[in-house]
Amino acid sequence: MSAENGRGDETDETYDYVIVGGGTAGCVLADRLTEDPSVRVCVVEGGPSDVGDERILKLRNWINLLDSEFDYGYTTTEQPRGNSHILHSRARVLGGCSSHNTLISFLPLPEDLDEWVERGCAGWGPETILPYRKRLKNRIVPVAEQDRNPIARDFVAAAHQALGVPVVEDFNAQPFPEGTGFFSLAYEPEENKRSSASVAYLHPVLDRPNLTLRLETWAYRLLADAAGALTRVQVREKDGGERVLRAERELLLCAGAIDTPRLLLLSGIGPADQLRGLGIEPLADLPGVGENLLDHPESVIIWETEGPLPPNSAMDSDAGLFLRREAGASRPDLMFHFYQVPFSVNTERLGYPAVEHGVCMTPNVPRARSVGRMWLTSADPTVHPALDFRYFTDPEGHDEQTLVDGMRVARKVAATEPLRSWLRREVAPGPSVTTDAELSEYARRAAHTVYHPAGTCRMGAPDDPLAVVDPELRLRGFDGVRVVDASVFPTMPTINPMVTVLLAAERAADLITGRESVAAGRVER
Ligand SMILES: Cc1cc2nc3c(=O)[nH]c(=O)nc-3n(C[C@H](O)[C@H](O)[C@H](O)COP(=O)(O)OP(=O)(O)OC[C@H]3O[C@@H](n4cnc5c(N)ncnc54)[C@H](O)[C@@H]3O)c2cc1C
Repeated sequence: MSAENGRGDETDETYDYVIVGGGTAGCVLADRLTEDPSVRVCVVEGGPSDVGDERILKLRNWINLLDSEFDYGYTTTEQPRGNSHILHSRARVLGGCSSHNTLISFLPLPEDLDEWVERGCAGWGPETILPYRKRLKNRIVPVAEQDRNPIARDFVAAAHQALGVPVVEDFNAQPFPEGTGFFSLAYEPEENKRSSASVAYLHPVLDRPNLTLRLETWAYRLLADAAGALTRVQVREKDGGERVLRAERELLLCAGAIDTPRLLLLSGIGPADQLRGLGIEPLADLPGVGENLLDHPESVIIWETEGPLPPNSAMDSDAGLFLRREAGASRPDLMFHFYQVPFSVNTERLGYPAVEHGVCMTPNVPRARSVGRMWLTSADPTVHPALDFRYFTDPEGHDEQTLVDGMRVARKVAATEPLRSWLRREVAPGPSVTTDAELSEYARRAAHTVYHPAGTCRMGAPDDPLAVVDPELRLRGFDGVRVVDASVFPTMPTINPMVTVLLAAERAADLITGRESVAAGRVER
């Protein structure tokens, strides 16, 4: 790695590619593009390095990273039908959210990708995208035997018994309509070490002379040249110093589903009237920037256990459940994480007691129909954008009903052996909350995010007025700028999305370099 190999005049350093955001997608691109030693790549990353930092590298420490110095800590606007107090954690560290998250790793389901093609994203079908799993450098394995806590095993057994869903040994072996089991994680079980995008892709290549990392450096504006091409990015370093970096080939925006649209808006790319209202001169009227804010909302049901639990685990939420409520459906429409700790941040705020020893289930909405938006409230680049997820506002009531059903399913599993004998009492919402209306009220007030915002620079066909990038991820109306991160998702995949981001970045690397796609074989359905 070099900090000296930029070329140019006093203010400009020039590279072939400048990657904004050394996160999940950015690390993949940084590695793939620097495989060619003649290509100079600069990564601008707002956070510090993760190298040698056990706080980041120990997977089980993830929960202590929430609301820490490694978290940008976004908030939401008031959610009249949901929880207005959710902290939307986004990682501020090399590797991005893959250095901060629980590393649960699911391939997207084929139908999730079919849906993208139906939305005008030619070239993103399962036959093209799923074969990229062969390229992934992360070590992805089912939770190791030594990490399988007895109570999590009994949750799986009880879910199987109560609901008749199969026990799945490896959720990535084949697409599944439903099932319960231990998750697959991107980790090294021997040391409980992350196999994040940073560890898997960047750590082995940090000494490449054609790779420059600019850490703790914040990109806040893209600049057009005299011909109107966006070739430069203005950045602020930790000590307050300013710098302009220039890309001779492409600028690659990988700042994530909140910060990529934020950067575009600050640069005058977005809904023109909105930008003018803030005193930002519009460069391009792209009404879709910041729209289509997607997420997986969840709720929580907590039990006190009969005393302390055995301590072993990979990251305290190692098992779960996927359920289809509609017989014969090809995809699940209800998902659970099972936590062997009581995740009580939202319930304590509502006045429910804290318990010393407990567990919880967090039913979530895999394909939520409520869609939100984000926007700037100020032209000042240090001011956080407004995020309005519009949780539980879909007119059919699908999202709310999914959580109500989820609460009931959770109780059914909890009442089934071998889980039942572990549990002393339900503490939140408690057994007196039983009607649909009561369950809905509680589930929405105690709701949380699974931390999966996506969709705010969605990919789409030329006739999609809200598409921000085309199916080759090129920013609409500009040459030489692509967006590569979770913001390009046109719809939310059913599963936890990190692997979808990794696959998208691998695909993007091929689109950028012109290398042939990995898709030689056919996808199993
Ligand atoms: C707590 C938590 C748990 C999660 N658990 C899971 C899970 O178990 N499984 C799963 O599949 N998904 C999980 N997710 C979601 C998943 O991690 C993300 O969807 C995915 O990693 C997003 O990747 P990305 O490349 O879009 O963005 P990120 O990985 O967030 O990368 C963005 C990067 O850009 C940097 N950046 C942002 N703005 C700027 C700027 N202006 N200048 C310079 N740098 C900038 C950031 O510091 C960051 O490094 C979780 C997320 C969180 C927060």
